Amino acid sequence: MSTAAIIDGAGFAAGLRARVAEGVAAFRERTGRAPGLAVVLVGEDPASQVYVRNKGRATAEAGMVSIEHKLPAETSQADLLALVRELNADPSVDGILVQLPLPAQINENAVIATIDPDKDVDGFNPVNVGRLASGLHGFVPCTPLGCIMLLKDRLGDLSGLDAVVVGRSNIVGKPMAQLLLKENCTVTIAHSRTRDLPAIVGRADIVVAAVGRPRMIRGDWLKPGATVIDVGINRVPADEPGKTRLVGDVAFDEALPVAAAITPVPKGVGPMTIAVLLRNTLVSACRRERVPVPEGL
Ligand SMILES: Nc1nc2c(c(=O)[nH]1)N[C@@H](CN(C=O)c1ccc(C(=O)N[C@@H](CCC(=O)O)C(=O)O)cc1)CN2
Ligand SMILES: [Mg+2]
Repeated sequence: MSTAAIIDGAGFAAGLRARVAEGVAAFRERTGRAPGLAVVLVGEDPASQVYVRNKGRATAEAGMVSIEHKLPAETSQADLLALVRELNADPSVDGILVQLPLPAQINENAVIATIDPDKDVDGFNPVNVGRLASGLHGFVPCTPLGCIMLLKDRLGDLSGLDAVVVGRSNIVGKPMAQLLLKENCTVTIAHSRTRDLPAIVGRADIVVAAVGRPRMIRGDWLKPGATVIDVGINRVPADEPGKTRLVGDVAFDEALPVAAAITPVPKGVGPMTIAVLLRNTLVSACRRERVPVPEGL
């Protein structure tokens, strides 16, 4: 029985981070300054605290300036919008990221819409959403862009392949579908109301799972030889009492004998998110200073 190749997202991300660091060194040489990334965290969500810490560390390791703003959970929307406007106006800031989710009193859409589209390294601002849909230059959300990089590295040309994206979030599902379309895939977006999901998934050469439900996509749904990108990060009880472990949206063990290749969870798609964030920040700095974006990013 054949077994799927494991797509090494962590390894690919490390390579991308090294290329970004080289690009940053060249940028500093040319402009006399380092690219700056401002990260805003509101509240004390433990997972968000870890992600923000990791982003700050990775930014500094790439030779860029990390500017962290940590605001209390009860911060008002007006105060957060005022900070975003300050960062928009600050010439040393090339990228702005507001960590999601935000506390309930803050309207996420209002915050995202206030970020200068040309500093929106998350690619969530509606201007960048429109640019992606129209095939214009802009910023593309980090997780789906990371998925496309892994797919192209694995499969080369994606033209004509059947791709199914399970999940329709603004952060992953919708931009993922746009990116696959740009690569000339035939794209289906499936979601919680989709009828006969196993049959839809079963015709896909590429399956991107981004539903946030542990092991929802079963091995026997997959077309033999499919390439599976698992974006899910679900914490579930481990065998050992009191312990937890991470699983994806795909039943990994069941997929192994069917798929040609699959991303693991952890160390698959996850590490790509931060690597692409660094890449987008360097791209932003280059565009703002009107210097060429390094090749191979
Ligand atoms: N403003 C944003 N908010 C959020 C984003 C985002 O891209 N922009 N994405 C997620 C969280 N996220 C980064 O912010 C993120 C999630 C997961 C990982 C990652 O490396 N995961 C590891 C496992 C981590 C663990 O042990 O828990 C993996 O999959 O290997 C990085 C970044 C929501 N918010
Ligand atoms: Mg909210």
